[in-house]
Amino acid sequence: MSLSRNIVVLRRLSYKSSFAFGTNLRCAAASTTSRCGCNFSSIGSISNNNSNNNTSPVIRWGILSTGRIASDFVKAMSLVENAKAVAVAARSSTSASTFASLHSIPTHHTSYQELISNPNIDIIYIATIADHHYTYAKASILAGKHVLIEKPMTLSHSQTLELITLAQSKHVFLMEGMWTRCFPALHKLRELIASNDIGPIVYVQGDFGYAFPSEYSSSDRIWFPNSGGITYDVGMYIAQFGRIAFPKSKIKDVQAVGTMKNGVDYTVMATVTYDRSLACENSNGGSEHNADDIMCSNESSSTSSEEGSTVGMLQMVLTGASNTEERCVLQGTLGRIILDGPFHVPQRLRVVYNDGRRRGESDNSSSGNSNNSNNSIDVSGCTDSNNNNEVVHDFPLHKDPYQGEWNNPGSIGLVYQINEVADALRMGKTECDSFTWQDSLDVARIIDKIVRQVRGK
Ligand SMILES: NC(=O)C1=CN([C@@H]2O[C@H](COP(=O)(O)OP(=O)(O)OC[C@H]3O[C@@H](n4cnc5c(N)ncnc54)[C@H](OP(=O)(O)O)[C@@H]3O)[C@@H](O)[C@H]2O)C=CC1
Ligand SMILES: O=C1OC[C@@H](O)[C@H](O)[C@H]1O
Repeated sequence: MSLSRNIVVLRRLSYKSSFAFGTNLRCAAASTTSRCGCNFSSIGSISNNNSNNNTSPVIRWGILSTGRIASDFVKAMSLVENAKAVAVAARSSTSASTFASLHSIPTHHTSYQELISNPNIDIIYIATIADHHYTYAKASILAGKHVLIEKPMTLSHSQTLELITLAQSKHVFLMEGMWTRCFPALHKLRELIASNDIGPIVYVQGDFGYAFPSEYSSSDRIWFPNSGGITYDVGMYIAQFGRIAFPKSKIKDVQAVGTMKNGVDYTVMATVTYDRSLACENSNGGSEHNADDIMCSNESSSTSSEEGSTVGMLQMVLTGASNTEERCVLQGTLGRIILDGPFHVPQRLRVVYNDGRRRGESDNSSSGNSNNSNNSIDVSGCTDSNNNNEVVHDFPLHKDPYQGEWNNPGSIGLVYQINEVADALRMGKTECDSFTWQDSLDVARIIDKIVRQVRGK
């Protein structure tokens, strides 16, 4: 089957038909095939186990580790057409075999390296604690495997840059698991910003807090000295909005303050300043990434009033002390877009216009079907009777056969990411359009600065 034929078939078969996600197909396909701009260098071929029966090739996944998110990930994968977990590895044979039988995975390995060397795998999903992301991603890339790494990609900008450079030289796909970016609501957000719907963005403000366990446990990754703490856990979910709001800008400055608990950062307030007068040439799938690609200056700088229109600001509040609303606001000169909580599993965008120009107007440009509660397409246009300046875009999550069984609420949304990775691989891309290498580098730069400032190292 030719590659172009495969892509057409893929558009029709985004999800397993048994769940009858009729209208989802359109949304998933649209959101994954129309946002190119990625690196089209050719990559290793994907297995085509079904070349004779008119379906897309199966993407063969290797699952590296058996923790909580790995379990959610393979459950979500079970709902995706033509993606299959074919092998899993854990540090112990009991964990590997238990996970394999629980999720009907045919092969299990008792070392990560054995999985990486398995020739029957196309892509490795690295879901260990973040301390080991760099090591096993590097080994996987060197073995010629495509790689999806859970967030954070690594624990430093320099390690992230190293992996990206290596993936580029080996022509393999590499992505950080910023799954939020693959949700239909986030595609709509980017569409609204690109069309200047609310004018140039002035600032982004978001909070992400959830109560860490009250008792310290040395085996809970949240307290691990190197990779624990609130910033490495959820800081990227807000930081990633920077390149959505200010896509061609460079980070000018990062200022953070915070408190510590049990040796890790606990409550953090950070402000990122973007210089919007400097276009970042490498901003989308660029071929060159270097050490000072993002920050135009390492110096802290105050912002004078003359800079008002060329500066963008991103403000984030993170805490492990309490559950917060987890809301994000992008304020433009003509209005604002609000992502209601929990924004890392985005299902609703509210657009509030300053001048009422959309009063009562229904914006169904994404052709929603408001009668289908199982879909994830835009059922927008329901204006709030108390606020006629507001347009609501709803993207309900799919009907969920695993309701209540997820380790992390909302993990059903991993299907969007799994589908986008599959699309990228089949199209021969080395980056995912929705979260590019430059996106990861930008986020890593911000996280580096926050962690250093708050932890004082
Ligand atoms: N996308 C998302 O929504 C989420 C992403 N994450 C990310 O996924 C990653 C894993 O998180 P999560 O699944 O919650 O973590 P868990 O603690 O549940 O699992 C971590 C896994 O890491 C492996 N590991 C390797 N070395 C060690 C070690 N020295 N100590 C402990 N574990 C080790 C273990 O694999 P084994 O024993 O099986 O070999 C373990 O199963 C993190 O990077 C996190 O940020 C987490 C939650 C949600
Ligand atoms: O990625 C994540 O999202 C949800 C959080 O609760 C979790 O701790 C984090 O790792």
